[in-house]
Amino acid sequence: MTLMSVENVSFSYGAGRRVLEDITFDVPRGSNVGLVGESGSGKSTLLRLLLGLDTPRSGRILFDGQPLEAKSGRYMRSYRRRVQAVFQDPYSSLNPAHRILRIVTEPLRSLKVPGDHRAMAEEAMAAVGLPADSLGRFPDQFSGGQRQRIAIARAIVARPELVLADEAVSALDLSTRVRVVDLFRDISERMTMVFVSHDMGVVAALCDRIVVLDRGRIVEAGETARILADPQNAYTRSLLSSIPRMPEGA
Ligand SMILES: Nc1ncnc2c1ncn2[C@@H]1O[C@H](COP(=O)(O)OP(=O)(O)OP(=O)(O)O)[C@@H](O)[C@H]1O
Repeated sequence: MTLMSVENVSFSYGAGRRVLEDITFDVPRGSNVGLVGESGSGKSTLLRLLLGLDTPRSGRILFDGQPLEAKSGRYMRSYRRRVQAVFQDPYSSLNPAHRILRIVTEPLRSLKVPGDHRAMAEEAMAAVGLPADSLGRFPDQFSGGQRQRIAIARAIVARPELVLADEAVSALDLSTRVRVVDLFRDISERMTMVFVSHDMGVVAALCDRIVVLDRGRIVEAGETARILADPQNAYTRSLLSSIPRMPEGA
C-alpha cells in the first residue's frame, strides 16, 4: 500500500530556474525512504512540498490516495495530524521559554486532540528514552542529542502516520548521532518515515529505500541493499565513497 506518491513533480522559486525536475517516487506504508543528495540538490525544497508549505509547479503529490491540497486550511489541519516533521537544529526548534511538557504537547493542542495530554507526552518521552520528570524542565537543561529526542517526542505524540525528518541528525556529534539514528530506527518500525540527508551513511543505516537527487533530478532510486551492492550511477557511487565506514546493519 502506498502512503505517499510523488508524481512528475517540478518546482522553481518564483521565476527562477527549476530546482526540482520531474520527480517521481512512492513511499510505501510502513517503509523508510531516504532522500539523499549533496547541498543544493533540492532535498529541502522537496520536503517543503511534501509538508504542503509550497505547491508543485507541475505534477502532483498524493497522500493516502488523495491529492495534497496545500491551499485548503481544512485539508491541511487533518494533514498536520497525520504528518509531522523533525528538523535539523534541536537548538532553534524548541522554544527556550517553555517547559518540555508544553513543547511536547503543542501538536495535541493545535490539532485539538482529545484526551489526557500529559499521559500522551509521558508515553512519547518514554518512546524516545527520556524520563517523565524531564517534562517539568526547560530546553537549556538538555544536551543537543536530548533536545533532538524531545523534538522527536513532539513529532510522534499525536501518533502521525508519516514522519518527515530533515537532516535530523546532522547537527549532532558522532556518538550522539549514532544513538539518535538507533532511536529513529526503533521508532520507524512503527511508522512510515521520509528521511532527508546529505549523509549516505545515515540514510543507508536507516532506510529500506533510497532516492538519490542530483541538481533537482532523481538519478537513482531503489532498495537500499541493491543500491549499496550495485550502484548504477556515478553520482551515487561518489556519495557511497564518502561513507567513512559502513554503519552496522546497513
Ligand atoms: N527560497 C529560495 N529562493 C530561491 N532559491 C532557493 C530558495 N531555497 C532554495 N533555493 C535554491 O534551490 C536549490 C535547491 O535548494 P535546497 O535547499 O532544496 O537543496 P538541499 O539539497 O536541501 O540543500 P541543503 O542541504 O544545502 O539545504 C538551490 O539551488 C538553492 O539555491
